[in-house]
Amino acid sequence: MGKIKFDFENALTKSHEYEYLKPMIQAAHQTLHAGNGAGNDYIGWLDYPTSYDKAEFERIKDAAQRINAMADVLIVIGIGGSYLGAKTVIDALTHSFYNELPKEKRKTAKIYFAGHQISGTYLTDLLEMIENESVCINVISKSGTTTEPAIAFRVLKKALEAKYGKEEAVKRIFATTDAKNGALRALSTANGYETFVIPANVGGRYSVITPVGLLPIATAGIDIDAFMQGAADGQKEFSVENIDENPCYQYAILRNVLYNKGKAIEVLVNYEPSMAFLAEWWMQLYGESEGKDGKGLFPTKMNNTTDLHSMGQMIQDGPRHVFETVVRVENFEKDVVLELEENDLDGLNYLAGKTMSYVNENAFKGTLEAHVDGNVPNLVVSIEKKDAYNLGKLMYFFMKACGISGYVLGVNPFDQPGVEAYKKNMFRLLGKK
Ligand SMILES: O=P(O)(O)OC[C@H]1O[C@](O)(CO)[C@@H](O)[C@@H]1O
Repeated sequence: MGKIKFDFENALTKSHEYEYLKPMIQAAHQTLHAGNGAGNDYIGWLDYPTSYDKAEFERIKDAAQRINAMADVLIVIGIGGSYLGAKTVIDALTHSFYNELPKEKRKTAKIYFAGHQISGTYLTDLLEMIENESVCINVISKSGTTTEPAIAFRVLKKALEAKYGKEEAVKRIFATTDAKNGALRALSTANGYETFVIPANVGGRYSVITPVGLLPIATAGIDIDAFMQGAADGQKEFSVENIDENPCYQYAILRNVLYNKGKAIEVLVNYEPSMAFLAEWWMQLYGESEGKDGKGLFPTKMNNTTDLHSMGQMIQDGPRHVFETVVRVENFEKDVVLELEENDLDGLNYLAGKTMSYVNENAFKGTLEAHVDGNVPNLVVSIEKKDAYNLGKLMYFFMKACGISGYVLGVNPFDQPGVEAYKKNMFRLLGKK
């Protein structure tokens, strides 16, 4: 199964700084669990891993099977929390070249994403890609009114209807939206689409554990029982009030200690390409939750060792307003052993017999040491291995820490009023009534 480990030995803080913030974390815990804090009508995610609708969960598995029987491609339409979590888990747990694999090896449908931007080029190319494919759509929008997915759905629905006829297209469209409200709910009722519910009390960035994440993840052949079990164990483990036994609360403390000491930027660092998208999901989670009232750590990412060759210089020697949180995977199922070569012209024989994970692990250790020497605090979050269980737990870890951290910061971690500003201007410019 596996516990999440949190190591803050290299946080470059003093123990009293950690101790001084403990009462605030305890207060945030009480507030979140009592449900009497800011944004308390959006904390449905907190016990969702155990309280979720079991019948709907079975229907998700059944729908995933039907999609895979009907289609070679599932197009997931959504933006922000309505796609980032699903893509994170699918990228992390499927083959690195999943969509390119031949069907016999892949077994489950290719997953393409749409509606996460407003590019006519992307949508034209996607339409070309699916010309000769059998297709299903999972359109996901909590509000049902978000422009990006609404445009993509209008275009792709028309393409599906042209290909299969209206009646057959209905069977191939699955909508995930609010139980009662919004244009997508109305459209689904009018057209007879099968629907799944995003609970009203769960915001987009906390929704990966709901049908929003679960249907695409299950369609990609990933074990959603294990994923939910990981989240459920996280729900229990990260509710432990003794902070010294709760890695999630320790992470929430440390990022606040560092913020209070003048750090402005938190970099989520990753050493495994299939885990790169976790940072995109994490950036929305923390960016939308904490970036308000002129406050909040600016969340960004580095995917190493790739980015050590672009941003490494900046981290090592640039302004000291940064700290890093490394997400570390301890064990890998797949690996490559480097072999001995007779002439050793590339000078790599010193690594003969070693695995690439071993080299990568030492790149991580060497980088951590260098950055800490350069005065960049480093926090490390480790999972035992990359599987559905550990991903469910890790994502719950970050969600819980975010709610707690936001309360300690003194913001409402569950709203995102600032996102409306660009929308208002765009609608005015577009002449929307
Ligand atoms: O699921 P919806 O309602 O389309 O929203 C998508 C995303 O847009 C936002 O509301 C921001 O506009 C995010 O919080 C959300 O995850």
